[in-house]
Amino acid sequence: MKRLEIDGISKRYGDVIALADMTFDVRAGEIFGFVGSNGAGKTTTMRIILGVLASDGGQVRWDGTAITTDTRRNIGYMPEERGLYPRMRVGEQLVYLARLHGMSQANATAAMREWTDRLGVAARRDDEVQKLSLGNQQRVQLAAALVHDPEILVLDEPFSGLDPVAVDVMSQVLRDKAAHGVPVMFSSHQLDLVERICDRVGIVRSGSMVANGTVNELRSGGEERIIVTVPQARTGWADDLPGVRVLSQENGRTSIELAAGADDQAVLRAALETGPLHEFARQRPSLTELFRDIVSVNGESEGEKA
Ligand SMILES: Nc1ncnc2c1ncn2[C@@H]1O[C@H](COP(=O)(O)OP(=O)(O)OP(=O)(O)O)[C@@H](O)[C@H]1O
Repeated sequence: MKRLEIDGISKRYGDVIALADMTFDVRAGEIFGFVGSNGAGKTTTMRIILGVLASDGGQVRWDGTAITTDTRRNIGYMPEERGLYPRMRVGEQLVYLARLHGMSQANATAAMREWTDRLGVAARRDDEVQKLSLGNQQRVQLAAALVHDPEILVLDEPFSGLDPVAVDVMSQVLRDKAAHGVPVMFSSHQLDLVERICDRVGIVRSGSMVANGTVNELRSGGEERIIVTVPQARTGWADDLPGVRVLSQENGRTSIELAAGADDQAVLRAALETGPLHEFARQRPSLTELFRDIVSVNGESEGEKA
C-alpha cells in the first residue's frame, strides 16, 4: 500500500521550534485528521510536505521514495492562506490551474465542469471569485485542489467557515477520493467532524505528534467515565463521594471520573437519592475530551507560549 511518510521533520523560525521530529504517515485510501492547538505546527508540516517551505531536517516520502518536485505536482493542496486570483472567473481559473498541471484544454474543461457541479458552484462559473461568499470561495478552492486529479490530498482547514450543507458536500468528496485510493489529510479544529469522518487521527503538540491512531484506538487509551443523568439533581450532588472526580455537570447530566477501585454502586445510590435516574452509563471520552486532556496547556494557544 502506498504511503505518504513524514519522517522526523524539524523546523525552526529563529528561536521558535515549530517542528521537532514530526513523524507520521497517511495511507492510500484513508482520511487522516490532523489536529492540534493554534500554533502546534500543522500548517508548517503541510507546507513542508508541499515543498513551499524547506525543512531543517527529516524527509517526506511517497511510496518509499523521497518526494520530488515531480511527485509534488500530484498533490492536491488547499493552503491555509487560500490561493485563488480574486478577479479571475471561477471556471477560467480552474481550467487555468488544471492546464498548469499539464492537462489538455478539453480535459481541463471537463474536470472544471465536473468539480463545479459536484461542489455546487456550477452556477458561479462565470463570476469573479471575489464576488462569491467565503463558503463558496472555499468550495472553489477545493475544486482547485481536485481539478488536476491528484494522487494525494493535503488540505489545510478545508471545513472552516462552511455551512452544514457544504460540510456534507466536502465530506462526501473526501470519502469518495479516499475510496478511490487517495490518501487524504486535512487539518481541522472541528473535532466532532474529525471524529465522524476520519479513519485515523493525529494529535500534534508543540511541533510533534503526541497521539496517533483510529478514533477508537485513541478513545480506548483514555480513562473511562461514568455518565449519570438525573434531571432534578442538585448542583454538586456527587462532589463529596469517595473516589469521584466530577468532570462536568450540565442540564442534569454529570460526567464523572472514578478512581481505580472506587465503588460505582455508591455513585448509583447517591444519584437515585437526588431524583429519578434517566441514565447511568460507562463511556469512553470523546475526541474533544481526549484532545483537551492531551493538548491543553493552561488553555493557552501554543503561539502565545512560544
Ligand atoms: N513565518 C513564520 N515566522 C516565524 N514563526 C512562524 C512562522 N510561521 C509559523 N511560525 C510559528 O511556528 C509555530 C507553528 O505554526 P503553524 O502555523 O504551523 O501552527 P498551526 O498548527 O497550523 O496553527 P493554527 O491552528 O493556528 O493554524 C508557531 O509557533 C508559529 O508562531
